[in-house]
Amino acid sequence: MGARVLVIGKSGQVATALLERAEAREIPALCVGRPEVDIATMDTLPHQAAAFAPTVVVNAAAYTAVDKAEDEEDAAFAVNAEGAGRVASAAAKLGVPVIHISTDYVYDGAKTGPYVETDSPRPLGVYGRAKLAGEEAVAKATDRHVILRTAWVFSPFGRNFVRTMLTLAETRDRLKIVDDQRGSPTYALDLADAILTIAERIAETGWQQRYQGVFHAANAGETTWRGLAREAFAASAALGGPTAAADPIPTADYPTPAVRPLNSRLDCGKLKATFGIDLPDWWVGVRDCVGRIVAEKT
Ligand SMILES: NC(=O)C1=CN([C@@H]2O[C@H](COP(=O)(O)OP(=O)(O)OC[C@H]3O[C@@H](n4cnc5c(N)ncnc54)[C@H](OP(=O)(O)O)[C@@H]3O)[C@@H](O)[C@H]2O)C=CC1
Ligand SMILES: Cc1cn([C@H]2C[C@H](O)[C@@H](COP(=O)(O)OP(=O)(O)O[C@H]3O[C@@H](C)C(=O)[C@@H](O)[C@H]3O)O2)c(=O)[nH]c1=O
Repeated sequence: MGARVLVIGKSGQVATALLERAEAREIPALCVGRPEVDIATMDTLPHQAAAFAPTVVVNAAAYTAVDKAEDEEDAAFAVNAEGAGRVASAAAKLGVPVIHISTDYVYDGAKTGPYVETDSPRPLGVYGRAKLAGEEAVAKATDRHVILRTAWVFSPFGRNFVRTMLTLAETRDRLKIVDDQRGSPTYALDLADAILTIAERIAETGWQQRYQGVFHAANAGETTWRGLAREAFAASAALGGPTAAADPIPTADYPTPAVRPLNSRLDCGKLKATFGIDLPDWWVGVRDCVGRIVAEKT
């Protein structure tokens, strides 16, 4: 039997990317989300979701406003912790596994090298704490869970750092960008492909014990926020789109309500070993993403 993917989280970057890639790969996919399905309050998924007969549920819904979460702890936990648990329980009731998306912000950034899944999480802010609680709620709700920790997601859709940079460059010649936080930028379309490949694998082989647990899923390579901005500006300039100089600053010169990890690079070896998935280099995704954004603007 082929994969049939039920996506929770309608207009978000990852949900939008999943629908686009599922259509391209001819994998049946159905997306549900607000206002019909609010994971902070729902008891069960709507009849439409069960009628679709999914082989897997992907939870791409989350409270993602990292700074705002510092003032809205209850709201962040209602979605990212309890909501994640509700989605996993709903998947279990449908008798299918759940693929849940989590974050690099579960780590404190104190490690010198890239993080592996066995490293201890220690989130620095409310968003990361809520996401970590969500991972725990998912694991408690069903054994049949794949938790994908991804990072620094960008896409042509919604709110993300690359789009913010290109928008700011329309009115500014120079921007100050932090250059001492290192991470693994991830193109939502590449992440979507990885998720769909996992869904197909589960459909082909049936659920296997080794699929259970936490996996890192990010594009290959690493950079800083400034490095990401510079790549986006270079790609945009080459296409005649908005561009700006990116001046390096330390985190201390860009104070934010939430503390972010200085290092959240993710080693994705376990994903490769278990599912045979290797995400491409992050800058390849930046070029595709910027191409699409510039084409939209012109
Ligand atoms: N963005 C990033 O850089 C990263 C994201 N992640 C994780 O990846 C996943 C996808 O993130 P991304 O697509 O970027 O996020 P977005 O912010 O683009 O989208 C989040 C989606 O969640 C939906 N949502 C929020 N609250 C609820 C709710 N109570 N009930 C139902 N839906 C809700 C939003 O709906 P609405 O449109 O109605 O607001 C929106 O569609 C999340 O789990 C996130 O934590 C991990 C690492 C990095
Ligand atoms: C706009 C801007 C930001 N920055 C810095 C602030 C911050 O340290 C860094 C990133 O800022 P943002 O607020 O755009 O990104 P942020 O919301 O922290 O992104 C995070 O989102 C959540 C959902 C995740 O799970 C993480 O993986 C990560 O992608 O860039 C600058 O230095 N200059 C600027 O002009």
